[in-house]
Amino acid sequence: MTARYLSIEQVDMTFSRAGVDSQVLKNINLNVERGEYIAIIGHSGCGKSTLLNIVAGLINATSGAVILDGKEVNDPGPDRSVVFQNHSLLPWLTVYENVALAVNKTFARTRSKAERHAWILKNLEMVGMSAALHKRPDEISGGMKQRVGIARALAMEPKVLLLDEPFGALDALTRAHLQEEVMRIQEELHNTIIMITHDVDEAVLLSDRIVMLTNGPSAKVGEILDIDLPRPRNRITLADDPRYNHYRQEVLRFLYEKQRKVEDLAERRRKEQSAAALEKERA
Ligand SMILES: Nc1ncnc2c1ncn2[C@@H]1O[C@H](COP(=O)(O)OP(=O)(O)OP(=O)(O)O)[C@@H](O)[C@H]1O
Repeated sequence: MTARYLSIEQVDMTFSRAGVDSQVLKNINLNVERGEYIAIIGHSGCGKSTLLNIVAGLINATSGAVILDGKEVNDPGPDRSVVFQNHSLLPWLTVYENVALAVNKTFARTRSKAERHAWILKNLEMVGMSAALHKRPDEISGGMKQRVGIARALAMEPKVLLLDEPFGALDALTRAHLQEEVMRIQEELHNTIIMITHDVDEAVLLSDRIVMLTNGPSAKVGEILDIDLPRPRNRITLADDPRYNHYRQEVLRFLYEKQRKVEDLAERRRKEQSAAALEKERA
């Protein structure tokens, strides 16, 4: 039986603006095992970030629940760290100080000063940032900033790491390097990760399962694809692996055939309804 480390149960999300309700998510159910790497993919605006923000506790679902390790999530907490597409480092602090801020807050009572110092260095070393400890964010590249963001998130030892398009703003080469880093770190630490991405290759390369959301409004989990590829994974070898290409095709088919068809059908229905209404008016 699958362990339910994190469960998203019947989550609905409706936003109200100027008295108008719009349902973004409808009846989202997902169980995530400890140590699993989940990618969430779906067309722009379908509600991926909304779902991640609910898991992070940054917003509360209209109905349903998120249970993490037996506790209901209602607000943000150190057991969930988030890395966003654009780094959220404090510009006046150095690389070291940015990580220290989180570590000192999280472990103020449980670890000595020396232990915290060693822990900050270890996490920055893990992402290859040991040489830039005293630089400020405006003195390092975009990829380096994301590395620091990842180090800061990991240093909090979260139960689940939430990545909202963490490599989305990076060039292809830096992106590939960071994907490798995350794979290596996950191999070592067995973190539970939920990552939003628009990149089909990234989803297949990194994850154990890909959760595909249908188009909004009222997005649902359309399909879940198990990625049964051995680890460690190598992007060059996988390029010729028929299973890798099969998984890619499955996701592409979902996004560009199945979801497109739903869109077309909805559009056709809308047109038919307005034509019928016009007809009725004329009669
Ligand atoms: N706080 C809010 N108030 C009202 N509407 C919101 C709010 N947050 C998100 N939305 C709406 O919810 C829908 C889903 O947004 P969300 O950012 O979750 O989508 P997404 O799939 O992450 O998009 P993208 O891939 O483009 O980042 C959008 O229509 C958005 O306008």
